[in-house]
Amino acid sequence: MAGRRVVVFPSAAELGPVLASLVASRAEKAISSRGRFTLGLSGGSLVNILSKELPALPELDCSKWVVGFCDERLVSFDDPESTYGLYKSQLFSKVNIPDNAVLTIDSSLSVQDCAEDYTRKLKKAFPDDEFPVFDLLLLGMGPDGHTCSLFPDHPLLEENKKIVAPISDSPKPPPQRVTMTFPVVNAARCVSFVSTGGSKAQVLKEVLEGREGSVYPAARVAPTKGELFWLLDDPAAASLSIHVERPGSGETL
Ligand SMILES: O=C(O)[C@H](O)[C@@H](O)[C@H](O)[C@H](O)COP(=O)(O)O
Repeated sequence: MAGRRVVVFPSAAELGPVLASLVASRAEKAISSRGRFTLGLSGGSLVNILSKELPALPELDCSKWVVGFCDERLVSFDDPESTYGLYKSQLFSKVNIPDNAVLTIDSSLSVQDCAEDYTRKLKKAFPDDEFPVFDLLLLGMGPDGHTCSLFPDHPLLEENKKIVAPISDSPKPPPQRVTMTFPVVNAARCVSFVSTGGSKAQVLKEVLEGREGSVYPAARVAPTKGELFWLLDDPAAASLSIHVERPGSGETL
């Protein structure tokens, strides 16, 4: 791992623009070295932050982006629970990401078939990689320490062969989902968590300061060769005693 950076902002409002500039800088780097930028998105508060901040960036060009989902709920795209549906109406409609560059699930399939279909889509998009190597994965963490749809004590935490796995007993509704597995998450060139709000403070202390072998799925995110960021606000970071960075305004990561 290239080293973990825990970066704390006074509030989510200050975090947003820095997250957007992180996306833009990793996109520029990826496009200049490999001709495209591969980004994995998660749901939760990231949808609103990215939908507000990315279109506000001057000269944002998404024409060479390929976007996938770290996890997705198996519901139709017009269901308010659909992560793709939310991004489509709030973000993709405002930027120039080509429609065919967004890798969506086929929500008409059974959860097993949906995971296999999404695996095929990722393999096609990353033909040279045993596990797809995304330039950037953006993750959230639930109050139970889950990330993607990888939940505490779930057998999927040990999945090391599949790229995408089905889950039909998600403790957080809706129960049927597909999720990237840890080998994909930890193969990424850069992973950034975004976690805000006081309800995350205790679990963040366990995840970031706890012993190795933590039961929290988020603690298992450790890119083998890539960068790892934890972008937090003050309420979420309130219980931490480790060293954290506090960037000045206009500073980039
Ligand atoms: O699929 C889901 O149920 C959500 O996407 C969920 O996994 C979310 O990412 C985390 O709970 C973090 O949520 P916040 O970003 O709102 O803290």
